[in-house]
Amino acid sequence: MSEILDGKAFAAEVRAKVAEQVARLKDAHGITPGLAVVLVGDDPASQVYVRSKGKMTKEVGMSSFEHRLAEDTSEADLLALVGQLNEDPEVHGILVQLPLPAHVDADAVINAIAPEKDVDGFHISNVGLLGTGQKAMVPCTPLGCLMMLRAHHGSLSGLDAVVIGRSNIVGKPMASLLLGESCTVTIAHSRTKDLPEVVRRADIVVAAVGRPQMVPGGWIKEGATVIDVGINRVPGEGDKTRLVGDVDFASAAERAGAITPVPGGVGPMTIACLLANTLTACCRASGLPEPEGLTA
Ligand SMILES: Nc1nc(=O)c2c([nH]1)NC[C@@H]1CN(c3ccc(C(=O)N[C@@H](CCC(=O)O)C(=O)O)cc3)C=[N+]21
Repeated sequence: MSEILDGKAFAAEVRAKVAEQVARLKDAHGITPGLAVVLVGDDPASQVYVRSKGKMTKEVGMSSFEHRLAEDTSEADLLALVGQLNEDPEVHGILVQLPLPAHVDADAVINAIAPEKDVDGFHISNVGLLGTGQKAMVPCTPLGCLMMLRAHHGSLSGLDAVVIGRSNIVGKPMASLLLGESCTVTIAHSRTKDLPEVVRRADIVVAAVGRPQMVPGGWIKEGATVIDVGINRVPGEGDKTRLVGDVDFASAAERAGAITPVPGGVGPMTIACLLANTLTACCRASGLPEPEGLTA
């Protein structure tokens, strides 16, 4: 049986570290880090999620600014709001909740965010900085995965890592980070030939495709570390639903050396890293040293 990598507990530790440094910033410099979250439309899942981000932001002692806009908000109005947040000295981090409605060009909105306030790490400048190994804002989900991998392995140097999924939000930045740790990195996707064989070689498997339980335990090398990024809602008992990952947890846990559960794995780490990035952005904006252990 494998070790369960408890993302919920790990995320609580990260948030405690963030809270400690936020308190120190206030005491020593009179600075309060601030995070602005922009939500367009009234998708119930996004509402719940944005509310929980706001709650955790306040819990670590940061200022939380929420902007809820109507579904039919124009791209021009959204760009104007982003421009205003870019100029606001109390706002150190800006997150525009994705997906945006179809009539808005999401890339245009994201690239309008000041790169140093882009706590999602989605701006092309941050993508370029990460890709070239320079100091960037690193996307929250891959950063959370990296923190768990480092905590479990220490050095990742020379390990074979397979990232399943090539999204800009998880797969590609995850691959950049693993390469930065000197892993041998393979990015697999829907057109990959013989995915089971590719996964069987891996010391580290990061599954980020959004297909419920698509990775069976039989593909996992004995002792490998499995990071499951998928959060898929599927029918459960009766008329209930339940959350499952991209990995079949029960069978994978029999072979893996360590594995993240869903829920309670990568998800909570994503939010903790959003707070860590906001703290980092605030320190950089204020010319103060970066928080230790909370960046890539
Ligand atoms: N600009 C932007 N940045 C994001 O980071 C972003 C986004 N847009 N849009 C939506 C997705 C989704 N996302 C999640 C983060 C944590 C959990 C999480 O904590 N999940 C819990 C379970 C929550 C539940 O019970 O439903 C867990 O895995 O344990 C889920 C989903 C961030 N997103």
